Amino acid sequence: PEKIILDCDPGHDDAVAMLLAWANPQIELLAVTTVGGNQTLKKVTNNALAVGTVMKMTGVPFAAGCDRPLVRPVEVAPDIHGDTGLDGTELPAPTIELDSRHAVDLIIDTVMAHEPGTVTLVPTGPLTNIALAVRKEPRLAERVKQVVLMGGGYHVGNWSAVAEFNIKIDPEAAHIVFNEPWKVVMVGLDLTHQALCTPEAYAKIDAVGTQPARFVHELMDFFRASYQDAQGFDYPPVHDPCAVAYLIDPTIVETVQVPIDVELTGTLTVGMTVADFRGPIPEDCHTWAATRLDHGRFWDLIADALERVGEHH
Ligand SMILES: Nc1ccc([C@@H]2N[C@H](CO)[C@@H](O)[C@H]2O)cc1
Ligand SMILES: [Ca+2]
Repeated sequence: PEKIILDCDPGHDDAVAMLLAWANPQIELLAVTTVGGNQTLKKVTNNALAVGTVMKMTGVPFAAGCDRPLVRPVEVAPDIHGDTGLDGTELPAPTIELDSRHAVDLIIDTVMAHEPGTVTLVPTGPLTNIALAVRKEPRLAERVKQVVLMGGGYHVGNWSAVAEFNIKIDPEAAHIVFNEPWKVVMVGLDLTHQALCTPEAYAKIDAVGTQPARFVHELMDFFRASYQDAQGFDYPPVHDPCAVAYLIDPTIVETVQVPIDVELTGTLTVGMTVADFRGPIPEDCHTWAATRLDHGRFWDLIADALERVGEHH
């Protein structure tokens, strides 16, 4: 199985990414770390612990990380995720205790404790923790197997005309992550806007018929209303689990190799992930972009994960 660290900012779609990473047998979830993003660090951390409780995520260390971007001010997304960052459902009091370490140290310790080239980083929020980890321990750049991140996009933005939230909140961190020599797979909006929670998807979730399935249904209902009001989508794109789905089965999330870099200075374009499709692909190109999603098989994975979690006791 793929050994991963999930760095997240739950967030409705982050919660589904946690479920998929925990329950799918192809994935060994080594750690969950949190970063300020969709909501403040305190809120997203409590949300992560609550989701871990619902999904009975035992034996996995959780650590909180950076509460603000490297350079720019904090900016959260209450229009989409609500005031708590996970509005729309009852959250249980967490029964999981936070690890005493900072997320950056848990990431470094976990990667350095495993064989080189065996641990994959899966960031689904702003890249602040990942950037600081590779600055504090530069050996991560050659020791990490790959970075598979939800963020960016090559023709789509959602926090500006051309920039995606996770990148735009901390573009300096993203610039660091995209420019280290490790393999980066960008699962951006071009891909994740295909991962709509349609009536077919709802039907697969509802067929599981358990309390965790109802929990996900409620999350999707809130996420859907937010996306209708804030972005005019009929159904919400469930971004973050697409990064995990790529690791489970790369035929569900297809990718192309393409040079990508992050704009830091443009008045209209700061935070844009610029993909250069002009070709030919340079020899040293270490970046890939996700292009096509198999919608049916993606939602089968989510339903399968819910089946494996079973009933919440
Ligand atoms: N409008 C909006 C803002 C932020 C997000 C979060 N950021 C990424 C998508 O931009 C996902 O990780 C999701 O959690 C989703 C929608
Ligand atoms: Ca997220």
